[in-house]
Amino acid sequence: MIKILVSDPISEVGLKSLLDAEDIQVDIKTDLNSQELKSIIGEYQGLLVRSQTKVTKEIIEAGKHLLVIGRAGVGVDNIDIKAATEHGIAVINAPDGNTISACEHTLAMLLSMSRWIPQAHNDLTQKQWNRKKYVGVELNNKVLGIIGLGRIGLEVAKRAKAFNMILIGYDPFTTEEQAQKNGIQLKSLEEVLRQADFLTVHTPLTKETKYMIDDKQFSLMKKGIRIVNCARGGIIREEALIKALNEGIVEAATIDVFEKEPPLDSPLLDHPKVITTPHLGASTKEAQLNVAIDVAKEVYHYLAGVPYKNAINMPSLPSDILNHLKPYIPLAEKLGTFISSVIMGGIQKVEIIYSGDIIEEEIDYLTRNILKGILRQHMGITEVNDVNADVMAKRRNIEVVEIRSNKTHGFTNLITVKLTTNIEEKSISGTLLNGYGPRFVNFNGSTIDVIPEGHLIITEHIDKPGIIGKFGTLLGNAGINIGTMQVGRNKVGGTAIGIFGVDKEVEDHILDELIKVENVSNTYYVEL
Ligand SMILES: NC(=O)C1=CN([C@@H]2O[C@H](COP(=O)(O)OP(=O)(O)OC[C@H]3O[C@@H](n4cnc5c(N)ncnc54)[C@H](O)[C@@H]3O)[C@@H](O)[C@H]2O)C=CC1
Ligand SMILES: O=C(O)C(=O)COP(=O)(O)O
Repeated sequence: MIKILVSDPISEVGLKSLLDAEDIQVDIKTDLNSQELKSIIGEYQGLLVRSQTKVTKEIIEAGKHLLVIGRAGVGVDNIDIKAATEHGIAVINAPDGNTISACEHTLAMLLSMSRWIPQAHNDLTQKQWNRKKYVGVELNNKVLGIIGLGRIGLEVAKRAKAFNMILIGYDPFTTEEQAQKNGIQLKSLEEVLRQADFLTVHTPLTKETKYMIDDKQFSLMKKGIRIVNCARGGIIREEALIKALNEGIVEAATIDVFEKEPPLDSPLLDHPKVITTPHLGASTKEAQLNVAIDVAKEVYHYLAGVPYKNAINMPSLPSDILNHLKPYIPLAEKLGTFISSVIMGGIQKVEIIYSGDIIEEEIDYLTRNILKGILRQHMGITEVNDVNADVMAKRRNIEVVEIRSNKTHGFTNLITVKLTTNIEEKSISGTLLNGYGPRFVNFNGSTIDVIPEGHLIITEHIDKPGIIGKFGTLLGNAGINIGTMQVGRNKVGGTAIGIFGVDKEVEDHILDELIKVENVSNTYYVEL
């Protein structure tokens, strides 16, 4: 009997397919604290959540029998995907079912904010008839800036058009043509910030989007801008928002999502110009039914070994082919992650050369994993999975070339990924050493031998005496221990690379210090 735990409130009608399945037992326990969850999760093969349950590494490690985590909704920032992947647990979401509800909530927030409706209502409940205090503004002819033109952003655009708003947007992963088709002028982030009368954000929370609206961005905005966040807390830095409200840059803000939830000690809750809701974007009967049906179906399919489509982190191939390919999959994704982390510019072409015994395999599937690694660096993990990675690359006009070659360079199998951007071209090669796992063996023509895991600092520098020593001193002073080190060069005194495996996360300011060392041209940090 398969046991599934539902730890957040999810529509039971929507879960019917799981509840009715004879071989599945579903336990619904929606008031567990993290300790209680940790103590019982070991009994379950499946866990179904919304945004409330924090599925941390600790919970995942305690889930000794977990096979799948289902997220009845879009955002998976409450789930430690890396830990789930390491433990072979599929994370599956339901990204389509709550789009309209989140979009309508955004519109509700926009309208409430433009006319101060909650504030006026509150005054009236106190028997105060304040007609002069609450003079609003029209949406008509105002510029709406939309950051993130995905499912929700585009639905918001459609409805805002009906209010005769002028639509501008920023999304580095969409095309001008696609934006125009939806009546949106695609602009740079800075242009959107400078021109918007109203601003709404609809991106996932990723390394790139965390605090993408901070003090500097507020300083670019038109005085009197009105702001909505129904996406994720942390895209807008709350402290900076409060400051901008107090300085009069921001006239009003409506916030559904918070950096910490519940945000009971947040000053946003008491600010007279802020309207808040407790993460209600997806809280409609329709959305909850939709996401529950979708996630139940997907999780059931996953457990039954039949095809499913919304896996965030796991392959969806028949098990016999999958077993064959399994050892190559982490290598493929890591090659993609690595190369896209150490290159500058917009990606134009990905060339993948397979050689050795690997050419007999379903390389198309490995290509998708390489593309997934590349694209996830830019688009966030909810957007790209191994099922859709090639479609996403095509959509972004990235040319993908697969080559089967008989040049093995002495390895039994070898995968080389060459990435071309509008600025430069770089390559990385990796192999699977029988019994020893993946290795990176060549970077930009220099031979290396790197175990692709953990925290890696990569440097590009001139091959001169003393540079490596300076790196060591700088890292040592920052309390960062170097565990492994590889240096390579094209010729004596020529261009050289360094790959340092370090024992902890490296902050940006350390990379800034390293690049100041004489004869160093670039530094990068990758977590694999
Ligand atoms: N408040 C709530 O209850 C709900 C919140 N959400 C949240 O709304 C957000 C959007 O959801 P969807 O539209 O379904 O996702 P989506 O994946 O369809 O769209 C996200 C868009 O953001 C873009 N993007 C990624 N990085 C970016 C960057 N650095 N700058 C600008 N754009 C970037 C992507 O290209 C994509 O077009 C997610 O954070 C999701 O978790 C979703 C549903 C309900
Ligand atoms: O789907 C999402 O990303 C949401 O934010 C909805 O969250 P919820 O399921 O209402 O906790």
